[in-house]
Amino acid sequence: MSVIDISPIKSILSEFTHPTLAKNLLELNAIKKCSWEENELIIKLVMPFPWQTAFDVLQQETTDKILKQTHAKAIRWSINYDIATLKRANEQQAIKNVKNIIAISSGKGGVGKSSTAVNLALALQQEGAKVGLLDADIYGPSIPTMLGTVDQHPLTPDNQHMTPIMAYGLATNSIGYLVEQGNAMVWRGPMASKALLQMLNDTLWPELDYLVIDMPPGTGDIQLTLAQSIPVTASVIVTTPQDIALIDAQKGIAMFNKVNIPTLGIIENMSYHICENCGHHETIFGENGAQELAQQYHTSLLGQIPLHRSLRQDLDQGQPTVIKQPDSEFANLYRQVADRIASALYFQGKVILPDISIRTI
Ligand SMILES: Nc1ncnc2c1ncn2[C@@H]1O[C@H](COP(=O)(O)OP(=O)(O)OP(=O)(O)O)[C@@H](O)[C@H]1O
Repeated sequence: MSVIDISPIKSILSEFTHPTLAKNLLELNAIKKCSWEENELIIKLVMPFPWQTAFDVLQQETTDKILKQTHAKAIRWSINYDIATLKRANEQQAIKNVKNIIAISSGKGGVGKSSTAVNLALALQQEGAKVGLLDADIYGPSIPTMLGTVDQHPLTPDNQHMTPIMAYGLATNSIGYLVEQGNAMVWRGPMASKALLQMLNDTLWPELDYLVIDMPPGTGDIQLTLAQSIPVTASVIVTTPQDIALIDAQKGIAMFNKVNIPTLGIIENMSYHICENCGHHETIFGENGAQELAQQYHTSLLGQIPLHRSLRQDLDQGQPTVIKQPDSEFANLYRQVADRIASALYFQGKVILPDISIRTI
C-alpha cells in the first residue's frame, strides 16, 4: 500500500473538543499510533486520566469524518491509560502502589458523602482507572454495607499487613471489616486517627491510580489530624443545598485551605428530588447554594446528584447504582463527575514521577 499522509487524521483528532480536555489530544501527546494495516486505519490513544465516556464520543464524532477523508474501510480504535501521578499536598511521601489520593469530605454528617464516594470510586474505575476505596468514616463505616461485603474480613498474611477486600473490582478497606459495629464509636480522637493511618499504610494495596478516601464527617481535631497526615492529592467536598450543610461545607474548605490541601470542588448531593411518578424535579433543600459557595471560594461545582429512592435502595442492597444500573441517568451523572475530577486533578496538578517508597507511621 502506498504511503498515506496521516496529518489530516491528526488534525481531525486535534479539533475534537470535550469538557475534560483543557488541551487537545495532540497537545496532550495522546495519539500514540495512527497507521494503516490492510485497509484498516489503526488509531491508538494513551491518556493520562480516565476517559472512557469521552473516548466513545470521540469515536462517534470523528469516525465518519476520518473515513471520508482517508477512504479507509474501517477504523480500529483503542485506548490505554497511563494515569499520571500528581504532586501531593505538602510534598508528603506516597503510599506504596498508590499514585493519587482523593479525600471525599463533608462538613456535616448525613449529606451522602459515603454514597458519593462509593459511586465515584466505581465510576472512576468504569472510566478506565485502577481504583481503591478506604472507608475512614470511623464513626459510621457504611462502605461494607454499600458494597455488600459486611461479612468479610481482611487477611493478615504476615500479622502486620492486611489484604484489601475486593468488591466490584475496587480494592477496599474499612474499620467496619475490623471491629464489631459500634465499637469504634467509643474511640477517642488520637486512637481513631492512629487506626485510620494504620489502615492506610498497612493495607497491601494493589497498584492504584486513585485511592478514594471516605473521610469522617466534620471539621474537628480528627479530621484536621487526618488531613495533615494523609498524602492527599486533593479533596472534594460533598454538601446538600441546605444552608446548614453549606455553612459546614464552608468550614471544610477553610480547614483544607489552612493545611494547604487544594479543594478540587464541591459536589451537591440531594440537589433536587425527582418524582418517581411524573419525573418532576423539585428543589426541596434550596437552590444554587453549592454554586454560590464554589464561586465564593474560587473552586468549582463538580456536579449535582438528585435525591432518588433507587440510589438509596441500590446502596442498601450492596449494589451501588453505578453497578446496578450502569446505563441509568444517575450512573451517567456519577461518571461525568468522576471525569471532571480526574481531568481537573490532571490539569490543575503537577505531574511527578511515581514514588514507591513505603511510609512508616
Ligand atoms: N442522592 C441520594 N438519593 C437518595 N438517597 C441518598 C442519596 N445520597 C445519600 N442517600 C442516602 O442517605 C443516607 C446517608 O447517606 P451516607 O451514609 O452516604 O451519608 P454520609 O454523609 O456519608 O453520612 P455520615 O456522615 O454518617 O458518614 C443513606 O441511607 C444513603 O443511601
